[in-house]
This record gives sequence, C-alpha cells and structure tokens, in this order.
Amino acid sequence: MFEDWIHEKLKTEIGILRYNHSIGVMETSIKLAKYYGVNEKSAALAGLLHDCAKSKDKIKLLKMADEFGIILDNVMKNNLELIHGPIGAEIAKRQYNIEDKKILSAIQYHTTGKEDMSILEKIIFIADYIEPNRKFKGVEEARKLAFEDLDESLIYAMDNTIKFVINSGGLIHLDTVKARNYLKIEKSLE
Ligand SMILES: Nc1ncnc2c1ncn2[C@@H]1O[C@H](COP(=O)(O)OP(=O)(O)O)[C@@H](O)[C@H]1O
Repeated sequence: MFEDWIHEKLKTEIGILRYNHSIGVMETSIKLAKYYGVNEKSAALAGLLHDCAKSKDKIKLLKMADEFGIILDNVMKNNLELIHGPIGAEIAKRQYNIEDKKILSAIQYHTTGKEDMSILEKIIFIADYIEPNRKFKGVEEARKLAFEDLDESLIYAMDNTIKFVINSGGLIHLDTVKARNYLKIEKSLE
C-alpha cells in the first residue's frame, strides 16, 4: 500500500525495526478503521507515518522543533521523545505531502492523546499500543478491549502509561491527563 518512495524514505529515516513497528501500526489501524467505520486509507497513512519523526538524536529533534516553530512545553522539555508526534505531523505535511488535517492531527497526538479525540486519533493511539510486535504485560487485554470498547481501551492504555511514567519518576503530559479525564467523564454519562 502507498508508493514505494514513501516506504523507502521512512525506512531510511527511522530504521528497519521502527519501520516494522510502523507496518504493524498501519495494519492494526486498517483493521480498527474497518471495524469502527472510519476511512481506511486515512488510518493506513496515519499509522504508517505516525513515527516518521522518531529519532534518538536530541539535537536533531530540537533543531526541527525550532525550524517548524513548535513551542516545547515543560513536560516535552523534560522528555524530548514526546516531541516526535508534533514534529511528525510537520514532516508528514512537508516531506510526505499529507494535507489532510485529520491525518496530521492523529500523527501529532499519537503519543499523548488529547482532550476530545476523533475516532481516527483514538485508532492510531491504540494501534501504536497494541500492534503485533508489542510485547508487555497487559497488551492482550488492550488488544481485546480495542475491538470491544475503543474508549475503554484508551483509558486502559493511558492508565498503564501514566503508572509506568510515575514509576520511572517522570512527568505526565497534561494532554494525556485531559484525554483520560474526558474519556472517563464521557463514560460516566453513558
Ligand atoms: N503521556 C505521557 N506523558 C509522559 N511521558 C510519556 C507519555 N507517553 C509516553 N511517555 C514516555 O515517552 C517515551 C516515548 O513514548 P512512546 O513514543 O509511546 O514509546 P515507544 O518508543 O514505545 O513508541 C517513553 O519513555 C514513555 O514512557
């Protein structure tokens, strides 16, 4: 799916392991999009490109953030890995010619989530968490939940991530707190 140059460029930029993870996210996103009645091509593109800015090179990330005018909040300054979402949306637009704002937003918020997420944003967020290469305690439960109750699967993934970050002594991104609170409040009104 998609032109060869996209795959070749992505592989060169992020390396074969991260590329294989991206293919897993793309395939999982397509399945979820079919299941939840979302445009499959949009889900496939967002899934494939979600990590297009993933880089271990902190100087490179900071340079790109500066070039694209991305303002780093305090949590991102503390953990530069968190900026690959916002930078990824810019790279998808500028280098992979993606114009669809829904796709770009799904790439932008795939790590933190955000308040009041679209279904496409939710699909990319959870596909990143459950794609077949992921192996960690709780992933099977998340895989099951994703096809039973999408919102519940996001709450489950966010709870686990929040606990993991707290146990590692890190800072929780506020967008994740807002995303989780929003989902929990919506659930309580059902
Ligand atoms: N909501 C969050 N708030 C703070 N840190 C987070 C959050 N989500 C993920 N992280 C941390 O950011 C880093 C990158 O996360 P992510 O891109 O999801 O990892 P992965 O390499 O597994 O795809 C990890 O160290 C993770 O613990």
